[in-house]
Amino acid sequence: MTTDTTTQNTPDATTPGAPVLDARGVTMRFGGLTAVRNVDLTVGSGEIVGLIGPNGAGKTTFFNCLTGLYIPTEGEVRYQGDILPPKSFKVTAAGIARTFQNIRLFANMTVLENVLVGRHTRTKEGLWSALLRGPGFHKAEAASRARGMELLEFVGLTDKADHLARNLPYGEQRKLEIARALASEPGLLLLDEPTAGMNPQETRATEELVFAIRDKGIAVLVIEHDMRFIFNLCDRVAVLVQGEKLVEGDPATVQGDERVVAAYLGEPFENAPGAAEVAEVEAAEAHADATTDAAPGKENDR
Ligand SMILES: Nc1ncnc2c1ncn2[C@@H]1O[C@H](COP(=O)(O)OP(=O)(O)OP(=O)(O)O)[C@@H](O)[C@H]1O
Repeated sequence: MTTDTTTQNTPDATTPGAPVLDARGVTMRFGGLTAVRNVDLTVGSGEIVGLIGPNGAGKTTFFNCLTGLYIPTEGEVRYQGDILPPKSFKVTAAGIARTFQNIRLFANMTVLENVLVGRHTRTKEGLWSALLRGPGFHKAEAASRARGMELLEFVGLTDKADHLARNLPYGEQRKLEIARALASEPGLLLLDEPTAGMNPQETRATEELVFAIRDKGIAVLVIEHDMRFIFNLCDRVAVLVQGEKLVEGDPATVQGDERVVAAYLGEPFENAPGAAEVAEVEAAEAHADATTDAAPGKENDR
């Protein structure tokens, strides 16, 4: 994969629908195992896109390829037209933030301190300023704390700012992870199973939170196993099966696609028919039905 940060003549990423994320031909191999194979995916500005698929389908691996944790074996990923740098902190600085499937908070730091950690890519005060604690440092620190409190208010954790992260209930820890990700002021937020382990009320609140994030102009790509959550939330859904993108479309199209149901029930992907083959089989069946119906003496067979 190319790792230079080069600028392409792409549409203005602030235009509604302009690609914020453009992943092309992403393949990730671990030795003999191809976890992600030739996946294309775009996320437009103002969009919420869902990534679903059975366990082991390659969703998290694909996320890791988007965030610099893995360098794809093949393919390239562009954020606002620029090829992503190969280090996760540079990807965050470029404008992509993420949460993790397994919550990764600093358990013994306060809620506010966790958010402030998320701001480090956006603070310009250097080491000397921090050590000398000059006026520039204090000003920057006050601004960071103010922004941190704003984000806690946004996710509904204002009154927990001074609590230790480890003392928060599970649902609030997930909210804090989102606040920390937002602290890097991203243009694209990647959420890996944000409702895992939540009760229905918490899931509903998370749905509202993701809409509010989108309304702030941040594009969202979300992995989730909760189908109701995904189909309520997303403008577009892509389905990964055995590392390959099987189907992509609006929620109604994806929900109604028999291949998606089959994939979740465990039918092997290699044998899954393509759309053209399905159409051909359906046409042949319709023709056979018409012929049978027309045959004398067959009316009462069904
Ligand atoms: N670092 C790694 N080394 C080797 N194999 C890996 C590595 N990471 C993932 N895999 C394998 O790649 C495949 C895809 O895993 P991945 O975690 O991306 O799937 P997933 O769709 O996120 O699954 P889940 O929904 O269960 O989280 C699996 O077979 C997994 O065992």
